[in-house]
Amino acid sequence: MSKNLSIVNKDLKEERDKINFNVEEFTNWFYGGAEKVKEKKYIENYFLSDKDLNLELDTSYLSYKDKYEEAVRRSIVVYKKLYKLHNEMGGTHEDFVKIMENLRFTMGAINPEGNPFVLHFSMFALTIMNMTNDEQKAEWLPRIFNCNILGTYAQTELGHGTYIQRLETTATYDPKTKEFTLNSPTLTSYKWWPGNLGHTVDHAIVMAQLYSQGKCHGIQPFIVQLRDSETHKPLPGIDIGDIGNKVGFQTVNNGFLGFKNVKVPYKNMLMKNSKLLEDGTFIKPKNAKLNYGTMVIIRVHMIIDAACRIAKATTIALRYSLVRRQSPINPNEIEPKIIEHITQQNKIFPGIAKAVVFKCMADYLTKLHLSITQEGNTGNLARMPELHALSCCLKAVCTNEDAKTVEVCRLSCGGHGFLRSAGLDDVYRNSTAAQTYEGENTVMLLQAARFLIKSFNEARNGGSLTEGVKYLFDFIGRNGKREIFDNSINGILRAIQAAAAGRTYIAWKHIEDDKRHNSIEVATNLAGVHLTKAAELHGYVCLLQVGIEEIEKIIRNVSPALGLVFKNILELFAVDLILNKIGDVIQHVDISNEDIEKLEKQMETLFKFFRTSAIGVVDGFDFSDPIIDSTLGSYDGNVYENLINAARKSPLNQEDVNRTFHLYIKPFMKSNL
Ligand SMILES: CC(C)(COP(=O)(O)OP(=O)(O)OC[C@H]1O[C@@H](n2cnc3c(N)ncnc32)[C@H](O)[C@@H]1OP(=O)(O)O)[C@@H](O)C(=O)NCCC(=O)NCCSC(=O)/C=C/CCCCCCCCCCCCC(=O)O
Ligand SMILES: Cc1cc2nc3c(=O)[nH]c(=O)nc-3n(C[C@H](O)[C@H](O)[C@H](O)COP(=O)(O)OP(=O)(O)OC[C@H]3O[C@@H](n4cnc5c(N)ncnc54)[C@H](O)[C@@H]3O)c2cc1C
Repeated sequence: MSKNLSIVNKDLKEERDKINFNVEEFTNWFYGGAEKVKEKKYIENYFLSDKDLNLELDTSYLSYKDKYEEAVRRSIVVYKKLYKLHNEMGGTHEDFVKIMENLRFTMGAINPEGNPFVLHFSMFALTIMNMTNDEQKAEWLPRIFNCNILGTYAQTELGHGTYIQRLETTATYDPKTKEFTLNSPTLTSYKWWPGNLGHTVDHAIVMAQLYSQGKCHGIQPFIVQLRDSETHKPLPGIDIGDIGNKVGFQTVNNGFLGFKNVKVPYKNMLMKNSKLLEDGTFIKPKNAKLNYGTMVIIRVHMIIDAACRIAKATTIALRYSLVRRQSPINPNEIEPKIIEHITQQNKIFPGIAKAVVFKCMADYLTKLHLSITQEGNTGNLARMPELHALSCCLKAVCTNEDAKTVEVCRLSCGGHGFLRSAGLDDVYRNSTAAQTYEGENTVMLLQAARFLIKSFNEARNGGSLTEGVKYLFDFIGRNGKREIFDNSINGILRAIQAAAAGRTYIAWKHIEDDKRHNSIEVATNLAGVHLTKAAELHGYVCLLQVGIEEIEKIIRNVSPALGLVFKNILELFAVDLILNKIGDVIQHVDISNEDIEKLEKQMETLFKFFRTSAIGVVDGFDFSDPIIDSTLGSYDGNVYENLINAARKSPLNQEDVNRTFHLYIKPFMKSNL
């Protein structure tokens, strides 16, 4: 960690002196090994130490246009260095991935309101890598990696983001000219939202309805040039621009795009999955949803982003809570660190546990994605629906928790948490954006619920179930009897499983009852609230189950002292979860008032133990000061000095008297109204 060289606040030092495990060992786990931590630090420092970035400039005070221009300038500094570093490292694809992985959060420090090139290196490159045939790869990939072209992923339209089957952009094939003609037949067919589209990129993957031989063949991806390579002027027939100010992501340059008779060559339809012969014959893919693959990859990546945002927010909230003193607990004693107020522990400690469990889930899901993708490459697509359901479910549950936790962290910092310099606003804006992009969270939960209902039917009919939903058998096997609660980690898991299965049953029954008077689709819509609750509970089952399995493995491989911290974290996650879901649990589990009181007491005991480890864990997340970028969360804990120094940098404080005094205020005051 690049620690601030200033003297550490004595309250924070006192906390660190009491840490009873090896923080570095935790950091090594969080980043996947000592070598990876070394790489991370090297890459972080390599970029952040560059004076050309001019990180002293607080871009939050700039205008919308200036922010964008500065973000582009900084990004180019970074990407030039990236290529230099890549060459120095050996220039392999693995080296590139390594740098990109480490750059994710470093880029957040450089462009706090978003990266105007993020889609080029993520969805655009990934789609070309995964949805093209060999010829197309050879044509496009070198140009993408050399940044000779810059691209984005243009799917969402003004009228449709969720229901992508009804996208309206058309691509009509003419076998005589061997060209597609792209059109936006209505206002609602305009592409709307794609990141980096407005003024940055010159190419896009465009999702459009393919028409050939007089028939529509559904949405297909096309690579389309949008702007001239020399002048960057929009090409003929392209209507393009920025969509304007947003809640966050101000420098991501989200754009709109309309087509009027834009010609695209035959070779630009991505042909790995669906194929179109030159004569216009359409050949269906093995599974129509293969064209949705990029979204699945990004949803998987979003779990680690959520874990890291929570880690960052809890680092800020905890460090601040260990130096801020307020409100004596005993009237005659000195004011305690605010963390001594148990409610403050309740705000922050479960969040830290979530960051750790989400990280376990991210690792698990990344491995699962890899293995299911490898199966897919051999033509076996059997597990695609399982991966789709799981990635939708966890994308929704983790980003919802993320936004909630970051907001609780802001509240836990009181008034100072509301300052931009506290560093929580950008984290929150990114969290809340993630609830919507890559599939709106309710819609994602409903997709997961489809899988749950199918699995429930399968279980009722004595069929086979995938590992993650086998608990549905237990529910059916109990034949209406309630699960008996036992207060162990596995007992809590069984209780959450019973709640998830019970809610799935309620949703299933709701649909079955309604089906008598309505179509299955209407009946499913009417059961929507139950379905989303079932999917959400299923997401928690997955998190706890994977958390238990992964943390048991970790405990076997780390020192006993760190093992105890992991055990504590897992229990914190589990007890917090069951207490938050107690209403659902009571419905399906035989749990008494005494059991609940015991759980509440257990939470207090867990807090007591975690009180000494917490600072070690957040230090172990290893966010350097430039990455944390917070007056309240810096390593040295000198929050008051940081706050006044940041305030002094306000543009309004660069002069004693602002001109509005003479222009407006003084005449107003002298006017006697
Ligand atoms: C899934 C839909 C909702 C529905 O699809 P549809 O075609 O209509 O299907 P249905 O007829 O309903 O049938 C559903 C059946 O299809 C199966 N299915 C669906 N999808 C898949 C799939 N992918 N794989 C397998 N099977 C699938 C499903 O199981 C059903 O089967 P069955 O009938 O039950 O058997 C779909 O329409 C959909 O997905 N909608 C959502 C649209 C969406 O997600 N759009 C995304 C647009 S792109 C976007 O949003 C990009 C955002 C920008 C991202 C920027 C990322 C970078 C940020 C990085 C920041 C990191 C730094 C961190 C720093 C910090 O944060 O601080
Ligand atoms: C910051 C940001 C970045 C983005 N970047 C990109 C990008 O790079 N490329 C791109 O193509 N797109 C991008 N998007 C678009 C994004 O993917 C969509 O906004 C998202 O998928 C939601 O779709 P929608 O806007 O149509 O919402 P809607 O579907 O209109 O949602 C509105 C409401 O309707 C509800 N609803 C809709 N359908 C259903 C249903 N079937 N059942 C129950 N409720 C339903 C939703 O739950 C929600 O409450 C971005 C969006 C944001 C916010």
